[in-house]
Order: sequence, then structure tokens, then C-alpha cells
Amino acid sequence: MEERRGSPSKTKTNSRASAISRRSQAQEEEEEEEEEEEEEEGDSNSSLFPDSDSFRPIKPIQAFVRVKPTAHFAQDMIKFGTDDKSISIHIEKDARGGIVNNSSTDWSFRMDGLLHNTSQDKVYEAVARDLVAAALRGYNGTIMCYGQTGAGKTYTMTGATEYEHRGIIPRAIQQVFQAAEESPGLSITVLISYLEVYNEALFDLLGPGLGRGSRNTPLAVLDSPQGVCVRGLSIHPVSHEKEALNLLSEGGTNRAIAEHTLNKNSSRSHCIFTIYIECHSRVYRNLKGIKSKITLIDLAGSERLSEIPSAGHIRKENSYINRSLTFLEQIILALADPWRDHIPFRQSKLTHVLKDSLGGNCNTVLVTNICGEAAHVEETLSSLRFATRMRWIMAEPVANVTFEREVSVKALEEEIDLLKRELTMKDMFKNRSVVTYSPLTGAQRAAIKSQVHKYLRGAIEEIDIVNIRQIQEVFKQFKAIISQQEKDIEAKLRSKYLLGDRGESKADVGSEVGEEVEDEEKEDKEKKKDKAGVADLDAGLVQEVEKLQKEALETGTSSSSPVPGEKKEDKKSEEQINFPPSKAEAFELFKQEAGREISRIFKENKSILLARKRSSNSLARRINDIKREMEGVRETLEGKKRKRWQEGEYTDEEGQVIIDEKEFSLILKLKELKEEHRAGYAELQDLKAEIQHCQQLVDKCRKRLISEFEIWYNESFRIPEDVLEALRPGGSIRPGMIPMNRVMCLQTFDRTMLALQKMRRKRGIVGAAGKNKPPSFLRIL
Ligand SMILES: Nc1ncnc2c1ncn2[C@@H]1O[C@H](COP(=O)(O)OP(=O)(O)OP(=O)(O)O)[C@@H](O)[C@H]1O
Repeated sequence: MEERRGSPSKTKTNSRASAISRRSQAQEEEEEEEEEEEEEEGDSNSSLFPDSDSFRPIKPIQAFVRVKPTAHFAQDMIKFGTDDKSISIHIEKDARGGIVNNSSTDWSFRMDGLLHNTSQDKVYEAVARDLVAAALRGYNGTIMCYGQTGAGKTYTMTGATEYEHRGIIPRAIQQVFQAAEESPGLSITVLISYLEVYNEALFDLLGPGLGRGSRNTPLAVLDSPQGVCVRGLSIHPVSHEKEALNLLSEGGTNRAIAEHTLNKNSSRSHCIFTIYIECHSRVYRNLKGIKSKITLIDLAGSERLSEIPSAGHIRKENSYINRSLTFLEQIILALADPWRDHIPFRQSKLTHVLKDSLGGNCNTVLVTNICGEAAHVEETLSSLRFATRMRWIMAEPVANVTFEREVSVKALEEEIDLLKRELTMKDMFKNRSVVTYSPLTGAQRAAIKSQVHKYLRGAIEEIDIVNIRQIQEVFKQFKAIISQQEKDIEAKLRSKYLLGDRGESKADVGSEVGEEVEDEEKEDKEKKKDKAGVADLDAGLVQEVEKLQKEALETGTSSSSPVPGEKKEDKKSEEQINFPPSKAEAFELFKQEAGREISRIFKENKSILLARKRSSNSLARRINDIKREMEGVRETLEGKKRKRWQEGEYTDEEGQVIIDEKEFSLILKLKELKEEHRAGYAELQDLKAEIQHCQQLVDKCRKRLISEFEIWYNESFRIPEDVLEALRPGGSIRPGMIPMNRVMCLQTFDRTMLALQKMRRKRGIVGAAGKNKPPSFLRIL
């Protein structure tokens, strides 16, 4: 099964489908404007390539028309547009003699360029230079000459013997070797092969023992993961331009030539000259490279050969040439159709060999050679149609970059080694001989650690920067010290407040409130709510511990430093603050004393809720039983009904079906059950609403209980006596309503006020005018 070349997946085919559309007449007209716009905008995709050129991803195959110079150019029939891109053909009805559809006499074609009276040099610039340059960057390229016999295909591809009339192949060879010379940092390997396809057989034009009689070399086209290759075809490495040109001329002389009435030198075979390029950096040897090939094809004459008088083996040749070109046309039509999955490349040797050279992921350019004489106008028309179809094919060039992991790793290792040596040399020049660029040893790490500790203690003023690895290690050591300090502080706080780790604290306090709110029926929903209540209490605790840790870190205290909020001068408060009971113990106490009333309400509400839930559950069970019973009765009735139908039904005079006693009682039973079910369901709905209401009350109570407890706990154990005193007069603010951090601010304020009062009493510190005048912020407070 042959695959669509250049379309590895269906998705890709579809994406191409959107980009590809047959060029309608309207599109052709629009194209001109688009091209102009593109020229103005510049190459928007050029950034995809290291150096921009005309080759961009997803674009149609380029087609040029080259007109062979003639003294008898049919000016009335062939006309060129001023843009050098459009060409129109006009054929008088009578003159056409019925060969072409006689309903129209004018055709218009649009190409990528018209090469009329154009020198070989200019042809190369227009057609090949960019393609060869792209090949040197890893993009495969194909140039194909198509046209009737004698139209100038070989002249375009190979050229004449005079240097200035040399064709595309010798110029491409020259460009490749010139690039190699101009890039001393690159190592470019060039290889050449020359293949001939003649009468559906393959011949190596550079193979040994050539000659028409000895053409029995068993060459075969093979598909491989790397692309198509011809088994047995000789591939010749060439290191100089001249060497490559010698091979070209050697192959040229071996090319199959047969006499023909149109042109005594006309070629009857398709010739494929391939330049293989392998390129990699000399500096970063083996790291990354490119591999590409330039396929240069000189096709056999495309004229309708059956009309040309010939005999014997010439007739056989004609049929093979006709067939292979017809298959080529079919391939081109298939490639241009985005919905075609199967491309029949293998139906001829020519198309099979060209499988990875037409469109797909390579740059492809067609040169259509035409004759300008009136006698050849029909062939010219046919060639132009072929060129138009070629332009429907879309190509998506991809660079062939080679990358070998193992050799690359080796090359990188070599590179690292070289750079290390270079650094060592530079250090030596700067008299820094102790620097090492290898990974740090255990002893070196220990030395850095002790240096960091010394620095923190103030034993040394600075840490000398030696290299990147050493700096990184210094930071690592700082990080380790900080995280150790964090752990110490946390451990200290936990032991101070008699807390286990966070998990334990959650369990302890959780069990307190959990016991209170535990649902006897242990319904999932209820459980979740209980946990949320526990989490509230626990989250407060955890937050508190975290806050204290943060404060400790901000003030720069070590694990042995006092916790902020401790007042050394106030012994009584210090005891209270430092040794409060655990929250679990305190909660018990709270429920018996200050929180007795709220705790009682909470319990009552909760027991009502549980009672409602129990009723709701038993009612739900009852409803389910009724439902099951109803289903049973329904099934029995269905069975009875079926049996009646099978045995035949009895009806009375009014036509009503007669049923037996049992069926009748079952119907009555079902009716009763339905009633009962409806009533139960309504009752359940009411109960649910009630439960929801009770649940809200319980939640509110729980929240209140916890918040009252928090207030009471802070008042009783957290806020120092003197602050409480300060807050009591007036009584408008309940201290427990103020977050702890605000309370601590008040404490600071209290101390500040005392200090200010002392200052006011000191002579000379406050001016006479300021005496007896309270500080301005007092009024604000
Ligand atoms: N642009 C041109 N300028 C000058 N001479 C040309 C040009 N094109 C073709 N010729 C001449 O026309 C003759 C036929 O050209 P050529 O052999 O290239 O045709 P062809 O298309 O390759 O024919 P075939 O299909 O038989 O190979 C040659 O003598 C060639 O030098």
C-alpha cells in the first residue's frame, strides 16, 4: 500500500486540504494582487529559516515557462503578459483542424515566471539558485524540465558545450562547491548519481560496462524509511567541481539517443541527475548536520508520439514514453487533490523514482519548455496545461537535520573539557591557580559550610567568591540553616503550647467538638459538617502557631529567643501567657462555666436535629418498602394481563373485559399503595425542610460556641492582665472581639504612653510650649 507522500497523517492531509484548492480563474486573477502585497510585506515566514529566501512552508510548486528562441515566433497565437507571468494562446477555429475542443479558441495561463529570450544565467537565477541554497540548508530540491521534443529541455538542464551556455546542472554543481569554499567552518560532502529511465527499465549512466547492449544492470526502486532509493545505482563522492562535471559529461555520452524525425538528437529517455549533500560543522563535529539532495530531471519529449510516424523499436519506445508521462500526469493530479489518500507512485518506474521528489517535503520547480512556432501550438497548449496542474500541488519543505545522540554527547563532553582547560589557563594568567571547575567534593562542601557558619556568627567579614559552583553551594548552606531554624521554632512553640504535630492537634481538638456534634447515625453529610466545625477550630490553632513562627522569624529570633508577646517585666502575665491550658482542656472548662448556656442550647438543638433525622430515615425506608411492594403488585398484574391475552379475553355486553377476583383485589391493593406512597413522600418533604432548618440552627450554634470559646480563651489565658485592665474601662469594646495582633498593638501603645508620660516629666525633653499639652495622636484615639 503506497502512502501519500508528504502527508504522514490524515490530519495533515486535512490541514493541507484547507490550504490547497484548485486554482480557479478567479484565484488566478487574485494571485497577482496577493503577490504584490507579499512583496510589500516581505517574507512573513522568513523567521522560520536561518536565512530567508523564497522557500516557505506550504506553498505551491513553482512552474516556469521557457520559450525556445525562433525566427518564426507565432505572435498572433502566443502572447505574453507584461508581468512576465501570464501567457495566452489564441488559435483560429479553422486553423486548429479539430484537434482541440472547437468551442473555444483562447486560453490563458499563469505561471511563476516566463523565460522568453532569457540567457542561461538568468534562467538559473530565476529557477535554481534559491533551491540550491535551500538544499545547502537541508531542504531537498527538485527541478524538472518538461516539454515536447526539441523544445530545449536538455539545453536548459545540461546546456551547451560553451561555458556561458552551460545549463542548470553544471551551475548547481558550481554553487554547491562555491558554498563549500566560502564556508570553511562547514564540512560539505557531495555525491553524484545519474540515472536513466528508458522503456520502463532503469540504467546507471555512471555504472560500469555501459552501452546499450549491456543495459541489464539489475537496478530496482525501493521504498525505505529514509525515502525512495534505487538499489544498485552507483553514487560517486566528488570533492571538486571538475570531478562532478566530468561525471555529468560521462553520463551524458551514455544517454540513450534514438533518431527521430523531429530532432536527430532528441532524447527518448528520462534522465535523473542527483546531487547528494551532507553537511556538518567542522567546529562542532558530529553534533548536528544536514542531509539533502537536489534532483535534476530531464524528461523525455512529451508530444503525442503515436502521431509521429515510427516503426519497430521506436514504436515501443513511444508507447513507454507516452505511458510514463501519462502516469506522471496522473500522479500530479492525485497530488494536487487534497482528499486523495492513495497516490499510485508505483505504476511506472519514473513515478516511483520521483516519489519523494515531487512536492511533499521538498522544494520543487518545473520548467516547461515550449516552441514558439505555430506548428507546435497544440503541443505548447498541452505543455502549459501540464504546468498549470503542477502548480496545484502544494509542498511543505522540511529541512533534513541529522542528529546523533551518542556522538553528540561525546562531542559536548569534548567541548566541556576544552572550555574547562581554557578557564584554567585564564585563571593561571590571573594568578588564580586554586580554582577548580569540577563538581565539588564532600570536603569542599564541608569547608563552604563552615565558612557560612563563621560568616553568620560574624567571625569573618566576607565570603570570597570563587566560582559559580561555590556560590551555589553557599546559597544551599544558607537555605539549610534557615529551614533548620524554622523547624526549631515550630518544635519549641509546639512544646510550649503542649501541642503535638498538626495532625495530632487536629485529632485532639477534633475529638472535643467532634464528640459534641457526632451524629449517631453517622450520615456522610453530617460528618462533613462536623469536620468543617472541627477544621474551623483547628485552623485557628494552626494559624496561630504559624503567625507566632512568622513573628519569630521577622524579629530574627533564633529558637532560643523569647516569643513575641512575652513581657519580661510583668511576671504574672508572663506565667499566664507562657503556660495556658491546651485548647482541648480549656474547651471542657468553658462548657462547664462561661459557655454553659450556649453549650446547652447547642446540645438541645442537636438532639432535635438527630431525632428529625431518625424519623426521616425510617420514613424513607418505609417509602422504599412501599415502592418495592408496588413494583411486585405491578409485575403480578402484568403477568395476569399477559396470561389473559394468551388465553383469550372475556367481555360483557358493554364490551368491558372481565377479570377474576384476585386480579381485582390486586388492582385495589396497588391503588392503596399508591396513596400511601404519595402521603409518605409528602411527609418526607416536610421533614426534610424541617431538618434543613434545624441544621442551620445547629451550625449557627456551633459557630457561636466556638467563637465564644475563642474569646473566652484569649481573655482568660492570652491577653496579659495589664492589657485587659486597659481595655476594661468604658467597656464598649470586648477584648475578645479584637484580633490578637490588634491586642498586641494596644499593648505596645500602652507601653508607648507610659514612656511618653515619663519623657514629659523629664526636664528639657519637652519644650515649655509643649508642656501640659497631650500628644496630638491622643485625641485621635
Ligand atoms: N533557449 C535556447 N537557446 C538556444 N538554443 C536552444 C535553446 N533551447 C533549445 N535550443 C537548441 O535546440 C535544440 C534542441 O534542444 P534540446 O535538445 O535541449 O531539446 P529537448 O527538449 O531536450 O529535446 P529532447 O526531448 O529530444 O531531449 C538544441 O540544439 C539546443 O541547443
